[in-house]
Amino acid sequence: MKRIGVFTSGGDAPGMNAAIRAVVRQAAVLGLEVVGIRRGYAGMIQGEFLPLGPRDVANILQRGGTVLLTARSQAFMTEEGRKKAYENLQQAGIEGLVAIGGDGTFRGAMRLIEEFRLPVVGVPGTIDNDLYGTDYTIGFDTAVNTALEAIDRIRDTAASHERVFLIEVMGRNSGFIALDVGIAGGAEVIALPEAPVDPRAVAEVLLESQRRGKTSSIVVVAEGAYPGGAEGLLRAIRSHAEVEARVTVLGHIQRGGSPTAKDRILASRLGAAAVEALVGGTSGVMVGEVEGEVELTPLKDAVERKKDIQRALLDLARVLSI
Ligand SMILES: Nc1ncnc2c1ncn2[C@@H]1O[C@H](COP(=O)(O)OP(=O)(O)O)[C@@H](O)[C@H]1O
Ligand SMILES: O=P(O)(O)OC[C@H]1O[C@](O)(COP(=O)(O)O)[C@@H](O)[C@@H]1O
Ligand SMILES: [Mg+2]
Repeated sequence: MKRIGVFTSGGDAPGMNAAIRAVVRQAAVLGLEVVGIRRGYAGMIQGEFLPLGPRDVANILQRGGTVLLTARSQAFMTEEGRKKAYENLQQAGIEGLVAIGGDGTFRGAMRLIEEFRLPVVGVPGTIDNDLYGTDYTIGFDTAVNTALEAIDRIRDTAASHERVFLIEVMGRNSGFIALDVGIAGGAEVIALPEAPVDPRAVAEVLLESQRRGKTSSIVVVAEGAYPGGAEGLLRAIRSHAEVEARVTVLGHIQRGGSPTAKDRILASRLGAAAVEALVGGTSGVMVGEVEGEVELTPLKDAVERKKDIQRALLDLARVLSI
């Protein structure tokens, strides 16, 4: 293998740049050329390629977002789109790919492998942490810390006004962010897609907390935990009890910002490991970190197998919010 491509795709995540840098520099050490593909699969179809050498990835380690840009591509979902993408890759002499993204990105990668026998190795880049085969995905730690900082600020005003706040964090299908910020932020209630709450029970918890002398409460809601998110949940709670409450949707601030040390280290390690795997003749796997060690997991398992949340943490949150 002489030349490989690297791209980022799906939702951006802090640490993606650190992964790109690691791919480019590890490849250079191994004597490989790297081509950066802009805008994920969309750019693959459009032929948006640029050569990347070690100096081209200077000063990006600490930056959020992705310098290669990212996209969601409908065209790549079609056979015709993927054929065009493959032809462009062939023309550019790209013999293997490092795909940095989430479950959707890996489903696309599996298609390239099946349909064109093109080697691809995946790097888990998503704030959602919803991939099997790695304890953490790149971007998760930063997103959790960003959300936590916001929750601490909200706690100040909630306590001063003796109010309930429902805070919506990202995660349409996944509650990892909500669970971690809920524990670290001392939430009274945590609502996850994996463990939906009953609005009547939440109303009861809030009233009971008041009876025990609490003047403010925080309810952390993953966006996919209840129809209509935190707003929807508050409406439902209000049909059972009168509560003085406000809603804050943290939204895309959780996806931006400079990656934490943890995310930079994870991204650096996994970016380099992906190149080593690809050069070693491995394809169709995701590189992940499990209990401190780099592990390879088939892409199929990474997207299809479910990494469950630690349910014991939900019980802990209940105990500690007494
Ligand atoms: N089943 C699939 N077949 C082909 N391409 C796919 C498939 N699923 C997703 N993709 C491609 O991957 C892109 C990124 O997926 P998406 O789910 O948006 O983000 P993420 O990778 O962060 O989960 C999609 O826009 C699409 O182009
Ligand atoms: O930016 P968009 O298109 O509104 O998507 C929001 C979704 O993207 C995420 O931030 C990240 O998800 P992916 O990494 O799978 O793309 C989710 O938490 C959120 O539900
Ligand atoms: Mg996804």
